[in-house]
Amino acid sequence: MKDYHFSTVLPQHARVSIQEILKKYLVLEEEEISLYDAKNRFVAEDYKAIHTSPPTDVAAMDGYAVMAEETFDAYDTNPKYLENFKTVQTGESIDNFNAVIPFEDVQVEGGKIKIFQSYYPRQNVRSQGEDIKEGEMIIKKGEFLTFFDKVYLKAGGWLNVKVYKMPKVAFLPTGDELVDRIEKAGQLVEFNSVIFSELLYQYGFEISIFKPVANDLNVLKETLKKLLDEFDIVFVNAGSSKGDKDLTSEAIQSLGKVIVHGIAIKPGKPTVIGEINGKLVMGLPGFPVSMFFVLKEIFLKAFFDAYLLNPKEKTVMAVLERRVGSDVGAEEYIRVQVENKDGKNHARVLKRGASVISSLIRADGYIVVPINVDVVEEGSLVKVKMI
Ligand SMILES: Nc1nc2c(c(=O)[nH]1)N[C@H]1C(S)=C(S)[C@@H](COP(=O)(O)OP(=O)(O)OC[C@H]3O[C@@H](n4cnc5c(N)ncnc54)[C@H](O)[C@@H]3O)O[C@H]1N2
Ligand code: MOO
Repeated sequence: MKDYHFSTVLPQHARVSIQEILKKYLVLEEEEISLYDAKNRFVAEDYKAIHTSPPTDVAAMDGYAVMAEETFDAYDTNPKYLENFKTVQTGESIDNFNAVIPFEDVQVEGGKIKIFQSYYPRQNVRSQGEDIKEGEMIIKKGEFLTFFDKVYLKAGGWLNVKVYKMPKVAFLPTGDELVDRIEKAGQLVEFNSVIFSELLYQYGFEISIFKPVANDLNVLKETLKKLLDEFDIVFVNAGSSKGDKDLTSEAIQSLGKVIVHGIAIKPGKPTVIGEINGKLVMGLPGFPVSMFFVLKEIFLKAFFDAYLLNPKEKTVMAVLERRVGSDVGAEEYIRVQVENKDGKNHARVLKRGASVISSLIRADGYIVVPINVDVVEEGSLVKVKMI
């Protein structure tokens, strides 16, 4: 008889199971690419600045480099003539001078400049090393390369960067009802693939999306075998719970081994973690919100920890606008909107249904309610993970 019950494992247990499988076969290769091509990547080395930027004190305006001290007694009613100056363009070295007077503030008279006010030392000057100093750490091995990390790398002398090649992953939706456009009763639109590809693309995974396969054990097994020849990790979507047509764990078990079926998280409980020919195969729940959280909180977290990657995810602290009850026995992910009022962030709790994508679309982030907590009181300060 079919077993309809789950024995769930703790979320950390699930992550460790994923890591144990990955570490046995998946090594992240490195490649050196142009900074301009390094989109959504993690660096594979520490990077320190090769040179100082700017390399010397430079003019911040077109004008005359002068000694500020020589201008101290100049006023509009008491103009002064200077002989000791250097004509400079913005970005040019000011040599041993220490201030720059813009062209428009002076009159040139017979090789001298006539000034009408005083200037303070370093006025209109960009200091040596203001942006970055030689030897300064720009980014550490394993860190996610952001927009401004790349600007710093270029300023610090780097044109190419060594990054990790991310795994080739396949997404296989399952379900007879799934179509791209509804044409008759009983059909539903397949859109989880969009959630999958957008989320994993953010971290540079090589993603392939496949057409939905029918709920047929043999078709599923054959497709899985083929995908495993080509991809590093295969994600089967839906059919992960215990309905009569939920075949994911059966297919994995018949080709390899189911390591975990059921995680103490909400949403996302009916998740499968399996191994076939040494490779990781995951069965993700069909509900879109559940799938999103399993990917984010279980798979990606396990993956980043396994390969010592730091995705630099943003969190904000916020005041919870209303009391939130939660099941003891499941780590729960509560979607919230964050609004700044009177200089304080407020977290407004959104609908919880795992099948409603609107709760994700409207969310700015989510809070994690630990497994042993049954209530988070109104007014509590909570950490919101931004999405
Ligand atoms: N008897 C039980 N039933 C269910 C349980 C349970 O513990 N016992 N768990 C529920 C929970 S929690 C979840 S989550 C879902 C997970 O379901 P499955 O992974 O088995 O997925 P399906 O039943 O095949 O599909 C659920 C739902 O999602 C739609 N879907 C599936 N794939 C896609 C896709 N690629 N794009 C868009 N929508 C998709 C599918 O049409 C279904 O409507 O199970 C509960 N049931
Ligand atoms: O685990 Mo289901 O994902 O709670 O909705």
